[in-house]
Amino acid sequence: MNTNINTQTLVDRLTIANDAYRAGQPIISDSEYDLLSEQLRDIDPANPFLSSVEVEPVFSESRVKHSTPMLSTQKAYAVDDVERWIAKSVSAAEAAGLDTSCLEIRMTPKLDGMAARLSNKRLVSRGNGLWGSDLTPSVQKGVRMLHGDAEGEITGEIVLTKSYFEAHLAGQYKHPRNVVVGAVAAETVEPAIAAALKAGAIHFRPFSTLKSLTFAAHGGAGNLLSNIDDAYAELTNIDYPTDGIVLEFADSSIKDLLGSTSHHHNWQLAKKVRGETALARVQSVSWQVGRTGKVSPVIKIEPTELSGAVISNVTGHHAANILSKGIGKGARVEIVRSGEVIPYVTKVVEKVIPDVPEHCPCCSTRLVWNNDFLYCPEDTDCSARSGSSIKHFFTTVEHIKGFGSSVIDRLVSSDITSVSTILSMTIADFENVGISTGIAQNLYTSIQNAFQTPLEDWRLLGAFGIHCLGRGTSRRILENISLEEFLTMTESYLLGVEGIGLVAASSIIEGREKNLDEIKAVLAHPWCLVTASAQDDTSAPATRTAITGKTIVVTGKLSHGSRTDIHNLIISAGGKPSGSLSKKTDMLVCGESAGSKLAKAQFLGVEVISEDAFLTLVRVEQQQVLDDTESSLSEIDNQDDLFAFVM
Ligand SMILES: NC(=O)c1ccc[n+]([C@@H]2O[C@H](COP(=O)([O-])OP(=O)(O)OC[C@H]3O[C@@H](n4cnc5c(N)ncnc54)[C@H](O)[C@@H]3O)[C@@H](O)[C@H]2O)c1
Ligand SMILES: [Zn+2]
Repeated sequence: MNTNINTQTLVDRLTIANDAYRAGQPIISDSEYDLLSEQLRDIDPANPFLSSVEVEPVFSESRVKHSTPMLSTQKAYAVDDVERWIAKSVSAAEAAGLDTSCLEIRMTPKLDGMAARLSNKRLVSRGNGLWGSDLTPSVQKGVRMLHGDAEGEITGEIVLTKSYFEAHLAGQYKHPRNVVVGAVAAETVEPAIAAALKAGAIHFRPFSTLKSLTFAAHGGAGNLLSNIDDAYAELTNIDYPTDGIVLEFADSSIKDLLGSTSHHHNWQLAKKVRGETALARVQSVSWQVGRTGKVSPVIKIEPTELSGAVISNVTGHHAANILSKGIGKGARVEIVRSGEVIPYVTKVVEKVIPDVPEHCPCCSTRLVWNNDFLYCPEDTDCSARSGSSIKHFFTTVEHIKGFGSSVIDRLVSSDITSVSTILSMTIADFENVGISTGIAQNLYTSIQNAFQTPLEDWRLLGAFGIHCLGRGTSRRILENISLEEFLTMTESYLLGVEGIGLVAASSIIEGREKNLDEIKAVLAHPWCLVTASAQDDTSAPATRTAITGKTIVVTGKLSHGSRTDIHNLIISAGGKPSGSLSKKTDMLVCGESAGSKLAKAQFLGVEVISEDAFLTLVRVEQQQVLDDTESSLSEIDNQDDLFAFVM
């Protein structure tokens, strides 16, 4: 396992490279970028960087919230992987009782430009998936809109034609995508790009208008798979740059069933072309235990150069793959890398008798099989499993620093295996497990500071590592219910949440029940939580109120709602809730029996206001806002909740 520092360095490099790429000025090649993401996936597969859409820069001051998230795609390079995706989806459909006999998969070319959506006559970039930049001015600049008479919301790609690029711009720009970014993002468009716009060579091309091929998914899937290379060649033979083809289930009931993650739709898959291959000798196969107990193989090969990078680790996918392909020390394998997948084995040239562990490499418990995977069983105290889930928690919550692999190993080896216990530890407790005083102090301070810092409730929920409950899904679930309600919510509520199908719903309920005591124990800590919907509002165009930009602390027993409610209200009205009182605090809101904070605020000269007076202040402000401009209503999402609470 690499250290936390390496993980952070990788995330930093990826972030910088992604920002440059999305701004149309890549500083490294796609293959170098993909290698960095492979490395990150290898050492920290649960890293939040990998679980959400890569963020685009803000291209305009006007930001627009997407009605449904704009996501990336999951990728497959090998036909085997496409086959597995189809088989898995079809069997999920069968298990849910859907008629799978006529399921169809539609394939379209995967355009390599900039994703955008036409919504309410505004052209909007993908942005961070939830919010995008308003690109409508680029239509006036000359982007040709190819949506015809289509109405409603239309998703597509802004692309430059290959023929124009090759004839006029190839000497000046490395990729047509960089021209597209230059066309929509810059206020002053460079002359060569202005000429491309004038020539009508930059298009907004809806995906629904692309050439497509449809194949049966069930039974006839063999037909699809054996024709996929021809389909690929046919679909990508168009006058736009492409980087693959997109396969998706056509039927809406299977789409609903399969749902989405915060990164991609499970019913959609991008098939990309394979990169360069090389032969390598296997040095060993090592086994890593993940937070669900899954024991996964990593194939160590002799360092081998491939597409300009030196590769020494290759994914082994799962234990069944190692067994069926005969991979082990001394085997000779062909590896491939391309796009953003971890290098993997395409074929085994010289097989050996593989050696798959019978016992957990960490806790020595006898492993169990579940389909193709080996697991360390759930009822054991496996430190690798606990360590991985603790790490996932702190990586997801983000603002508690210091919990890298060495600290976590130390805690787990001292039998401290739950996050709720760690959150309660004192400096002495940390020292007692052999952590040095300086680090112990930092860990303790970081936890206490975190309790004073606003934290989105969906981030906290996503941190528990429940299967199918990442940050994106948590956010959607908590848009309409509170974290407390999550604890008792039913499967039928989940089925009404966008992107959650039957499989995810039952997995989330199962995960919640298994972890209920731990979830309650973590929630019992004094977090400064804000809700999903209030968080959205902070990104909305700000309307100034008396508390805009002010740091506000709330103390005492509240009579008009919970602490989270009032934090949300502060955020909705443009303020910043905080748990700690200092000279920098602008206002202290006091409920009943306010104690030491009230005295301290008076000492520091911080403005003190009662809960009732504060609610009146915000209500008057909000009413003025309404009187001033009716349109602001539609921009502040959460008005109904806001007024329900205030009045
Ligand atoms: N060189 C660098 O520094 C750098 C930095 C960041 C990313 N990248 C590259 O970008 C990749 C990730 O980008 P991404 O998140 O946009 O993922 P992606 O390349 O998988 O593209 C997903 C997008 O494809 C679009 N799309 C195109 N044609 C489509 C069709 N026919 N149907 C449906 N959707 C279609 C969708 O809008 C979706 O948002 C990386 O793997 C890497 O290769 C490179
Ligand atoms: Zn174990």
